[in-house]
Amino acid sequence: MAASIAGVFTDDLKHAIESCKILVVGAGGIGCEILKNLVLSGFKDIEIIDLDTIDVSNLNRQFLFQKQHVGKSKAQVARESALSFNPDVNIVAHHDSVMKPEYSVNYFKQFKMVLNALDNRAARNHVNRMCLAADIPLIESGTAGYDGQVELIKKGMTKCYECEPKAAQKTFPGCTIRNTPSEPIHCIVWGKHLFNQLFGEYDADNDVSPDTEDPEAAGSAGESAAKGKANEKGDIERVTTRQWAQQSGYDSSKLFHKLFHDDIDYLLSMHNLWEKRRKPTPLKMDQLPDAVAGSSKDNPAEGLKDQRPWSIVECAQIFSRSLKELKNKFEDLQSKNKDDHLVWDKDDKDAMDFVAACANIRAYIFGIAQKTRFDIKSMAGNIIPAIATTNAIIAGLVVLNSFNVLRDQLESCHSVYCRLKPNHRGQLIVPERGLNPPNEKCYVCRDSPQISVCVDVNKLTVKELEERVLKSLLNMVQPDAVKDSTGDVIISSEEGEMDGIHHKTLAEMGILDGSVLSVDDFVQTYSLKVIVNHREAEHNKPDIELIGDQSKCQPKEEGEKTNGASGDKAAEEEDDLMLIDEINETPSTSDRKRKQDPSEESPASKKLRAAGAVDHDIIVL
Ligand SMILES: Nc1ncnc2c1ncn2[C@@H]1O[C@H](COP(=O)(O)OP(=O)(O)OP(=O)(O)O)[C@@H](O)[C@H]1O
Ligand SMILES: [Zn+2]
Repeated sequence: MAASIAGVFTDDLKHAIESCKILVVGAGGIGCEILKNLVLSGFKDIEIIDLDTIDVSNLNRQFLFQKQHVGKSKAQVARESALSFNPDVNIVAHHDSVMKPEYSVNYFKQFKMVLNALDNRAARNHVNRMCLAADIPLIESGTAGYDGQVELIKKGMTKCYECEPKAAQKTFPGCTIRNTPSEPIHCIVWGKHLFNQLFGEYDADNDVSPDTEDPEAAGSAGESAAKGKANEKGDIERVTTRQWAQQSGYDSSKLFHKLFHDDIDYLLSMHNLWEKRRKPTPLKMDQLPDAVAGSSKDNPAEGLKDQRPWSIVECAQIFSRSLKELKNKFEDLQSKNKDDHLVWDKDDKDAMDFVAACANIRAYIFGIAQKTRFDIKSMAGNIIPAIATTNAIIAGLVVLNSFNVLRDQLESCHSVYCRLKPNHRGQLIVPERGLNPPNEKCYVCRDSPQISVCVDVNKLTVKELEERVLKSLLNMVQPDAVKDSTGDVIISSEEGEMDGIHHKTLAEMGILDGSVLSVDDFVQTYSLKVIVNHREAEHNKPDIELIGDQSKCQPKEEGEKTNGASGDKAAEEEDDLMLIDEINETPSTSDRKRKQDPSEESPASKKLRAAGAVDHDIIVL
């Protein structure tokens, strides 16, 4: 079936549709719908990019995918399925992350516009910055259950994705998770932390054993830490939970006894904690209750397998079985690379079973309501169930807005919100009255001067960039440079901080053709975007050349400096929907620049944070 748009659109629009090149980022719930709409609307030149492969859980709403496609690249399969609607289209599919350096500003510049169909903030921030730097329109979209939103982002005309700070993810104090849980979510977070302690990336902040420094328990704890044991000299030897588990061969009975009996006993010894709270009950593996709250054992609750409550006996069995499977997977990984580890994934059966079983056993111990595996999955994965209809409505609105862009009627691209309940005018789909102008203080899109620098990225070192380009040619005194797409600090004005990378070439630092650097000189109140253009070194050409209006590259007058409205702090959080009412959580420009307090985040952790962006946990302790 080949679609025909003859007679549907005006000739001008038909021509614009047929001659433009367009990029779709993300081939998930919204992306599949957008791609289908594009090919049926007559677009002829499309690129689509998605880093993921198809999971069985995608099939209920991502209609370009079928059972036989599970495990294959989303972008590739989306392309093949869309071509079956209209074979007369050039679709290039990339099975890749849009955040890779090869998708540079120059790559973005080839498109008339970009349509985002992403599910996380890091990637959205990245595409936002790329489209601003390339000065092309971006249609941003997101859904969360019945809610959805579409908005146009165009440099100098509208708010950018980062003009308004985003809400921080909910966090819980460590002592609530480790000592005094009172809600199911506290036990679920504990279960996820336990998974990471045993099999994941080690994070000292995600300890699961009793917190002896809990101020509420001050003075009431016993002498020895639960996981410490006295050596011959009588000192307490502390071992990590992973070491402990490894030393005991991941024996499920021993681990159960430690986690759900001994640690709980230890918590009971912190008397102050239980003066006004219900005391937890330590459990022994051979004396577990076999009843399920609210249903008889012979007549288990109706419903899907995932929605059937588990008894504590069942939880213990699932704990043992999943522990064994995870241990095998973990040891297998480590035999190939001892630094490798498991990554918690709600769609991994054993990882999900483990967390659900642990969370429910802990909930039982603390007298907290237990949850089904289904509920725990949505809480642990921070999932609001996706609704195919909302995705379809939003994708339709995205493509309608793309027509406005093609007609050069950007002012008609009003943001649109899709809601569960009608507003006072009876509308479920609510357009805004006009465009939202940019936030003048936005660190990302405010009009900082921009200059291109032609260099050989394989030859120029970071030190040369600092000395010869920023200081010598651009008259900076103490520059800080951050790579826009990732937030990685490349040059720091703080002495000694980046010494290790001075000798590295730009390419080694992931700065390739089209990379954008945000450069700030705190001493002079002087900010600049530097776009790197790669040019192979040649004998008869200078090895560094600036292109652009250098007269605009000047320090600001006193008092002119603006504070950033945005930063990278929340970059890795999952963010299906762009929330409107959000709290100011992100640091100001000057916060990002000078870090006097040693407890503040180091560039290294900033780098990790920006580079990670994969695990969309609910909780950050
Ligand atoms: N950096 C990135 N580069 C390319 N694609 C990305 C990037 N980050 C996320 N995506 C893709 O964006 C899509 C978002 O789609 P969607 O929100 O439907 O998520 P999903 O992963 O398919 O579903 P769910 O998260 O509910 O299991 C996903 O296919 C995801 O792989
Ligand atoms: Zn902005």
